[in-house]
Amino acid sequence: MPLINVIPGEKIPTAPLNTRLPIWRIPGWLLLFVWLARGTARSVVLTVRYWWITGPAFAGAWVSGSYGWKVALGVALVLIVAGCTWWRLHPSTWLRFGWYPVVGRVRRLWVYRRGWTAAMTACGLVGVHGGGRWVPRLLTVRSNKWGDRVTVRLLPGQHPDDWATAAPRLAYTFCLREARAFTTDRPDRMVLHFVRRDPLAALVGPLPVPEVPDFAGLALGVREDGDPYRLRLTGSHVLIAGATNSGKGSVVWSLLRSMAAGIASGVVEVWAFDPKGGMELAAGGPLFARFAYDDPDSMAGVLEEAVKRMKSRAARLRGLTRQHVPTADDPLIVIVIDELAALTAYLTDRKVRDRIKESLSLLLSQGRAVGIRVVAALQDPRKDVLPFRDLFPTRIALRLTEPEQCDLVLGDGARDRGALCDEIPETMPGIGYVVLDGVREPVRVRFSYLNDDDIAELAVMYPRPQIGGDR
Ligand SMILES: Nc1ncnc2c1ncn2[C@@H]1O[C@H](COP(=O)(O)OP(=O)(O)OP(=O)(O)O)[C@@H](O)[C@H]1O
Repeated sequence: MPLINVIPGEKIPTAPLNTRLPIWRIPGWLLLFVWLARGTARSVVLTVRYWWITGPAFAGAWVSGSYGWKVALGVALVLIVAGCTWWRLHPSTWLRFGWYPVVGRVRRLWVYRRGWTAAMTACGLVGVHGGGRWVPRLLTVRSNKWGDRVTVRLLPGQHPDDWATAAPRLAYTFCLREARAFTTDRPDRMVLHFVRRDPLAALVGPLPVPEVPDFAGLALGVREDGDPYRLRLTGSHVLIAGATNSGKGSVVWSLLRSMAAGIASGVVEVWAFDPKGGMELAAGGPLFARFAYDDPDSMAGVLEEAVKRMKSRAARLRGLTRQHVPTADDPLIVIVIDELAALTAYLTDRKVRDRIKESLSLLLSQGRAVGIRVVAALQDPRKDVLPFRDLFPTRIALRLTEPEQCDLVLGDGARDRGALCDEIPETMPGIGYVVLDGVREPVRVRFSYLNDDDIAELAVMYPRPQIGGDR
């Protein structure tokens, strides 16, 4: 094993048989000995590496040899019946600890390991060093209902972007339609998510309403790996960008639903602005402490009221705490704006527009510490439409019309890292990309969908408390 110039990969043999003439004459018995030693070592390595095949095979052979084939068959049947019972009684643990580990191992061997060198070569992920060619090492394959997570070790000189670019081609190489590359907490490893079945293909219905909303993780939908998507509202404003009919409404309603118990208990106060005449949000009227939808002048007035409240709260909390904690007496104020550009860009009355812009800038820049959050939806994310886009720490990009808009919403390079918002089909509303804390690559998400009946039910079951007034 070399101690210098170590390449953490597998060397591709130059030829299956070495046909060069040897410089020294090697006696036949020595050659035979070397081949035998190599063969034995390789067999031991393979036996240990594929213990999940060799173990049961040896055990079966031993039982059959010692007690006869009928006993071996009986033991196999008992094991099968035990597996089926486990599956029937507790399917989730059976799938997690019994079935998917086997699927992962079989797919590692049969799908990925078999075609690995060819796939790496064809997709340009092979490294060259000292006249030899090296392929990245395939470490583990973990499978679940939706796909495979393949962990690989990077070769020297490789960058995560190389894998992000190659991922779509790798997917087709392994006979799948979609793959995305994600960095891990170790800089020398990447995880490739190969999608076998899209968990986002089916509509996600309304999610359960938590009794106490967890502002650090409000469940709004499902992620591409099948886990729930949780939005962190603590200390963050949220921007939702998407073309018309992309499902911006479903993000807003999913968020309202996840906070509904807080609205009913008075811990959350929602101020809703619907500049499109109240069409989108009117059904949730009983949930809102303020609902402005008619003329821009009154909306500017309500925003100024929010600024006043923010300033008085800041004066009250100054020196006492650095972060507001919502209570029924001092609630979290969530300002929901459907179509932000209607307030900031498309308004013809310049005076009102300037008042609105000023209030919004103040709320966005100073509201987070004192428990005021802005959640705004936007159709056109171009720079001139939204001057204060950078004041929204959390951004959600649904279907967008142009590739450049993905970077405008999620940040530079987001599209190269996999946020293909412009490729989301129109037939899949409610799907978008988000950037999760500590994850470099944007993650695909489908938000839950509330139909008109669900919204009406929500408004009836979780109305805001009737006591109140400015606090
Ligand atoms: N999460 C979702 N899952 C499935 N279907 C959805 C989802 N969200 C929205 N839809 C469908 O897409 C349609 C448009 O959704 P929505 O009104 O929320 O889009 P929008 O982006 O707010 O549009 P606009 O900008 O015109 O207001 C809805 O009528 C609904 O049929």
